[in-house]
Order: sequence, then structure tokens, then C-alpha cells
Amino acid sequence: MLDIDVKLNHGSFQLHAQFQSSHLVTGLFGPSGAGKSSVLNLIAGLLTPQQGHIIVDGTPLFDSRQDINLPAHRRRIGLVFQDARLFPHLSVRHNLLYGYHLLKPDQRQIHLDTVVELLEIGHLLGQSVQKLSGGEKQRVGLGRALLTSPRLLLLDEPLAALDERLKQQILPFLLKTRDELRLPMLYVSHALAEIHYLTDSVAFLDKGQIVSAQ
Ligand SMILES: Nc1ncnc2c1ncn2[C@@H]1O[C@H](COP(=O)(O)OP(=O)(O)OP(=O)(O)O)[C@@H](O)[C@H]1O
Repeated sequence: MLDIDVKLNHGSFQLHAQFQSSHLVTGLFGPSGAGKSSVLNLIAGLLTPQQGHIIVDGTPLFDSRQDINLPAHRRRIGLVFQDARLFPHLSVRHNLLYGYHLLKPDQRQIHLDTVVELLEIGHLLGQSVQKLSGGEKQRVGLGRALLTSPRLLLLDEPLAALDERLKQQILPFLLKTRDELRLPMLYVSHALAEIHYLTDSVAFLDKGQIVSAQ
């Protein structure tokens, strides 16, 4: 499902991330500064590797040997961050549909009804996002990313800003997303327990190098 081999020079920081996974969810674990966000940015097309390849479900998004480098907007990658990064002036419904409306109708594979039911956010649709709790914001952020019908969902510490009780509430929604939508995900976290809740496949990154991949 995922075949990553990328080299990047960030001045004194050298990244070489090489791992494959055939699991639906792949974990990426490592200490602060290991290069996890850089790997996500390379996959999303926000950074360009000096060399290597990024292949998702058989589709090359980047391949230096074949001179392939899809622009970010054509990669169909969904992003979920630690802070939900919702548009504060838009309602929950309009936040959810933001990326959906930018897709051509034939590209829309995941629809509002499915996401609302999956994430149990129907009662929030008319609300301003400024009134949402932290856990509700994360569910809306996840829903917005799903509604872009991504080929891969990148989750960058999506639960790190939540307290333990909220983490336990959100994790089952991630599990349901995995099992009901069958969407490949790359899940970055400092918390190995969180990763293991979702997958047995973990790549360990340290100082820009993959030190082990299971
Ligand atoms: N645009 C950049 N230019 C130069 N160096 C950068 C740039 N972005 C990140 N770095 C460096 O790359 C290294 C890896 O950073 P990155 O944010 O990818 O790590 P991380 O594992 O995601 O860390 P954290 O868990 O703290 O978010 C760091 O040493 C950082 O200073």
C-alpha cells in the first residue's frame, strides 16, 4: 500500500526515510526532531525530496528516476493536524464541505451523510466551529479531510492536544474510519500505545533515519 524511499537535505539535517507497509494503517514513531513532519510534508507534496520515490497503492506520486512529481493538489492526500485548523468564520457544515466542493463530482467517493454518521456529528452541522469542544473540533477536522476522498490520510499527532478522556473518545472513531472506509492512513505519534491501537505496522524514525520497520 505504501512504498516510501525519500532523501532530503534540510541544511544540517539529513533525512533518509525508507519503509514499506501493506497494512491499512502505518504508524510513524520517533522523538521530537526525528523528521516525522518532514516525511508527511514530502508525501503531501509540500516539500520535494532530492531523490527517491513515494508510491501509494501502486500510484507513484514522486519518482526521481521517472521524473514524476505530482503537484500537491493532484496527490489526493488528506491531512489531519494536532490542532484541527478549522475555518473560524464557517459553520461545521461549511468546514466539512470545503474540500468536497472543490472536487469534480466524479472524484467524490465519500459523501457528507457517510461522514456525519461515522463521526456522529449530525447535531453539530449548523453550529459555529468556535463553540466546539476540542474533541468535536478534531472529529470535524477528520471529517473535512475524509470528504476530500483522499487516496491516503496523513494524521500528524491528531490526539496530542486532547486530554486522556478525549483521546479515548476519539480513538474508536479512527478505528471505525479504518474499518468502514478502508482508507490507507499514515499515523504519526509520540505515543506508541495510540499507534498500536490502530496497527501493528510501525516505522521508527530517529535523527532522520528509519531505525526499524515492523
Ligand atoms: N524548512 C526547514 N528548513 C531547515 N530545517 C528544517 C526545516 N523544517 C524542519 N527542519 C529541521 O528538520 C528536523 C526534523 O524536523 P521535523 O519537524 O520533521 O521533526 P519531527 O519528528 O516532526 O519533530 P516533532 O515531533 O517535534 O514535530 C529538525 O531538526 C528541524 O529543525
